[in-house]
Amino acid sequence: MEKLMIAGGRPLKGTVTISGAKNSAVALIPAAILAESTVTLDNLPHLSDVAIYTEILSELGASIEWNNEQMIIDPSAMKSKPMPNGNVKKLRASYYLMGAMLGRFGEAIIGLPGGCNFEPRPIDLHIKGFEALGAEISNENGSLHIRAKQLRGAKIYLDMVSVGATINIMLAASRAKGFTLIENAAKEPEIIDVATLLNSMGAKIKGAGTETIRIEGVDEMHGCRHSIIPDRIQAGTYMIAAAATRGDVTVDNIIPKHMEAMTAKLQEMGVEIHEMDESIRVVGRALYDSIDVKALVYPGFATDLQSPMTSLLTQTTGVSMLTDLVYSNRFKHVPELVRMGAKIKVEGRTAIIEGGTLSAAKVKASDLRAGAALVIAGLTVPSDVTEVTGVEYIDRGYDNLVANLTLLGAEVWRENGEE
Ligand SMILES: CC(=O)N[C@H]1[C@@H](OP(=O)(O)OP(=O)(O)OC[C@H]2O[C@@H](n3ccc(=O)[nH]c3=O)[C@H](O)[C@@H]2O)O[C@H](CO)[C@@H](O)[C@@H]1O
Ligand SMILES: C=C(OP(=O)(O)O)C(=O)O
Repeated sequence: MEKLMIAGGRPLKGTVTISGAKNSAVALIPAAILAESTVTLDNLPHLSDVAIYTEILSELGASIEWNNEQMIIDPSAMKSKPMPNGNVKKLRASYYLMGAMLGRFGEAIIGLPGGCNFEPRPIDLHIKGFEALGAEISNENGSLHIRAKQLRGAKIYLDMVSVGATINIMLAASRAKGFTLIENAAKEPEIIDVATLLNSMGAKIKGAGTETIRIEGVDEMHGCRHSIIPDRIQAGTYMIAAAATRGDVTVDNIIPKHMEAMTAKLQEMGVEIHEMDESIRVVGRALYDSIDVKALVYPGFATDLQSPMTSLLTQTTGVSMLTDLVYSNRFKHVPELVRMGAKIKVEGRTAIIEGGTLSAAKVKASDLRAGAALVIAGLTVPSDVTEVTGVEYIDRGYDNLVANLTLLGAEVWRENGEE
């Protein structure tokens, strides 16, 4: 069982370069299934989710070359094959196989997705979307059988704003006959990234990034080359870590516009922010004001940064309220932070966080962003070592975390511990 060891108390200083976005990569890789020829993805992050997706596509017959930040996917020899278990259960975003396989082969037989299950995460909106496009769906022995002789464009209103459902419907509808309208679509930058790739592959998608997306189905899609957008969640995590350690960090290779909700909240606390074209410099200070934060769909404050933000809010001089309006119970990091001395109560969807100091402890990451929160908490604790287990979750979403933090002056290392 691997552990992350953190001897904190050092202000982070220097520049960190952000990799491509996980939540784009895990949609762009399966999107390549829809092409008849080679898709090249640049700026690909090195993450376990990406490695697992690569294995899944290989199992389905794709040929894949992955060198550094570039992946070349040749999907031409792919075949439809049932995927009830195995790798599809290891990541949440395996649900994108449904839309992509349905679009290319008219069927997908696939187990329900795995990944970070901090609370029940239904996929009913994905299913409703496929049904609206004419698919027939049954659940047989825990696998979804999704089939359509001919997908047909449809008008689809999403009852909730869902990133996954929006992308999954875009994937399938790109190859449907006729016109699809998605209303109440998610507006996250990753949606635009996927639409950009699909359009380069020959799809006809308009309106991605707004709440109304229009898709004219096409009969054929082809290969292309595409560069993945920067990971705004990794970027936000380093911004928070810089502030929490009272450091001075330039977060580079990002799109500052994607970080607006984050920068606004940091400024409200008293963190100094300097925005450049492709980077943001974060300068911490000794005392921070308490603030209230609501995690919302984009362009609101990202729920994926809610857990890391909880750790920063333990560093203020007052009481902060952090409410998650996307997930009702994404607070598995809280008992672990309490173990480190944090004064946090959860009431409904809100964590009430009283500022104070933290102390080192042995803590467990139970999901990806809970892990990031615990690492940040550990970085604030001087003169003792915090041990974080559950490293496999952190590896889902942070490219080169130990190397990056070390470069910024942190004392962080991996250790193999007892089971
Ligand atoms: C791979 C990926 O991109 N993951 C991101 C994606 O997850 P994911 O796409 O799974 O999240 P959604 O945007 O779909 O979820 C938003 C909310 O809608 C609910 N819901 C969603 C679908 C559905 O069919 N039924 C339903 O009730 C969810 O339980 C949640 O409360 O967006 C989330 C919200 O920004 C992020 O936390 C995840 O990092
Ligand atoms: C919840 C997350 O990812 P996923 O949807 O892939 O589990 C995340 O990135 O914080």
